[in-house]
Amino acid sequence: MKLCITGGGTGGHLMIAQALVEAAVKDGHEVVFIGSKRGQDRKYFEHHSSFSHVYFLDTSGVVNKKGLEKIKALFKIFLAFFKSRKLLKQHNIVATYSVGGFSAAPASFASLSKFIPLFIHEQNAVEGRLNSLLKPFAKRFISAYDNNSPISGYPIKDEFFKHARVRESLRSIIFLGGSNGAKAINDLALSVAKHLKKLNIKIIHQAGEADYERVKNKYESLHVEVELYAFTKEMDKLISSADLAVSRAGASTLWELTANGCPALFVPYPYAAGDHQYHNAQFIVENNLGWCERESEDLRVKLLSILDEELESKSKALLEYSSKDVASKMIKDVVKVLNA
Ligand SMILES: CC(=O)N[C@H]1[C@@H](OP(=O)(O)OP(=O)(O)OC[C@H]2O[C@@H](n3ccc(=O)[nH]c3=O)[C@H](O)[C@@H]2O)O[C@H](CO)[C@@H](O)[C@@H]1O
Repeated sequence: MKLCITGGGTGGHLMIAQALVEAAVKDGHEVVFIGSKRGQDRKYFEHHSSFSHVYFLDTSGVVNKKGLEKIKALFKIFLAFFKSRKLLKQHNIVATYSVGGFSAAPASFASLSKFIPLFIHEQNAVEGRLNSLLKPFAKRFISAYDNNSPISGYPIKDEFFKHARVRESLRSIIFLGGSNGAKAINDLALSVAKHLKKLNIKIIHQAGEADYERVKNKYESLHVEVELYAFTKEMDKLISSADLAVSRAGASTLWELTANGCPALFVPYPYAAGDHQYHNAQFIVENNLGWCERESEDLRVKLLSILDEELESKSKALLEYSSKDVASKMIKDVVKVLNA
C-alpha cells in the first residue's frame, strides 16, 4: 500500500506521524509525508525518517490570524492543495492519514478531491478546528477519549509498556513540565521539596531549558537532593522509576503515564487551544484514573492531600485502560477499510 501521512506543527502531532510511519514500514508499506516549511516538521523528518519521500509545503496557521494575514494563509493553503494533488498522483497514494495541525489541510483536502480515503487521528479531548471540519468526510476518526472510536488507545512508544508496573507505595515523585517545562509546576515542586525530603520521597524533576538554572539554584539553597533535568531523552525510564507524577496534560505525556501505570496530578497548560489540556485531564479524572487541578487553585494543598491517597487501585486501573500496538492497529485498519 502507498500511504500519505500529513500534518504536524508541534511534537504532539509529529510523534503520531512517526509512530504511524514506523508501523506502516514494518508491515511492508511505502509512506510519503506532506507537511509544512513552518513548525517542527522539518526538524523531525527532513534528514532521518522512515518515509520514502518528505515534502514541506509553504503553509502557515490560519486559526489565530486576522484580516489580510488570514487571507494570505488561506491562499498559501490553496496553492499547496494543488501541489498536494500532484504529489498524491505522482506517488499513486491510496489512502491519507492526517495527524492534524494546519499543515494537514492541503493534502487532506487534496485527498478528498481525488476520492482518496482520508483517516484522521485526533490527539486531544477537544477536536482541533481542521479535524472537526474534515471529520464528516473521513473514513475513520480515531480518538483515545471516545469510547466509540473504532480503535481504542493512543499510539505511544513500546518502552512505556515494557517497564510498566503497579505502584504500591509512594517512594518517588516526578515533576514534568512538557517539552518546554512549566513554571507553575517548577514552583510547586520547590514549594513541597522540603516536605518531601522529610517524608523520604525522592524527587525527579524535568524543569525545561528556560527555568533550569533558577530551579537548580533553589534546590541547592533548600539543601534538597534532586534528580534534575532541563530536557531528557530517557522519559520512559524516569517515569518508570516514579510512583506519582505531577504533570502538564499534553496528550503524549498523559498517555505515556497511563501506559506505564503511573498515577498523576495533572496541571493543564491554561492557554492550550480550546483549553484542550484541561479536557484531556478531565477524561482521566472522570474515569477515576487520576487528579487534575487548575494553575489558579492552591496546587500545594492539592498535592499534599494526594500524598496520602492510595495509589495501587489507580495504577492498576491505568494499566487496564491502556492499549498496546495502537499505531500498528491503525495501519492494519487502513488496509481493512481499503479491502472492504
Ligand atoms: C502547549 C501545547 O499546546 N502542547 C500541546 C502539544 O504538546 P507537546 O508536544 O508539547 O506535549 P505532549 O505531552 O503531547 O508531548 C511531549 C512529548 O515530549 C516528551 N518529552 C518531554 C520532555 C522531555 O524532557 N523529554 C521528552 O522526551 C514526552 O515524553 C512526550 O512524548 O501537542 C499535544 C498533542 O496535540 C497537545 O496535547 C498539547 O497540549
